[in-house]
Amino acid sequence: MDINEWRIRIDELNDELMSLLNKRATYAAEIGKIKKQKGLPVFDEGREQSVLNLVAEKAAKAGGPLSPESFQNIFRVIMEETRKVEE
Ligand SMILES: C=C(O[C@@H]1C=C(C(=O)O)C=C[C@H]1O)C(=O)O
Repeated sequence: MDINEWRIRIDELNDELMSLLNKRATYAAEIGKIKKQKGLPVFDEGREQSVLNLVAEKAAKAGGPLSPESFQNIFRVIMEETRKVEE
């Protein structure tokens, strides 16, 4: 395959990733409503740490090419942006 064909595949995956991230954010928005009702803060450090631990564990098992650290970096940003949806 040439570069353009690979890029078309990447664009398709980007669409899927965006759709999944929006779905994830929709669930987080529901969690945000419950937190508001209960007077809980949006940011839950313990939960975020456990997401990061789980992600690293699964990434290590998957064996790459993205490293556990890379996945943790990606999920840190995802969670930071997700919190904005909950505000
Ligand atoms: C979605 C939640 O709210 C925040 C966002 C999280 C996430 O995107 O996974 C995790 C913890 C919270 O800081 C949650 O509490 O589960």
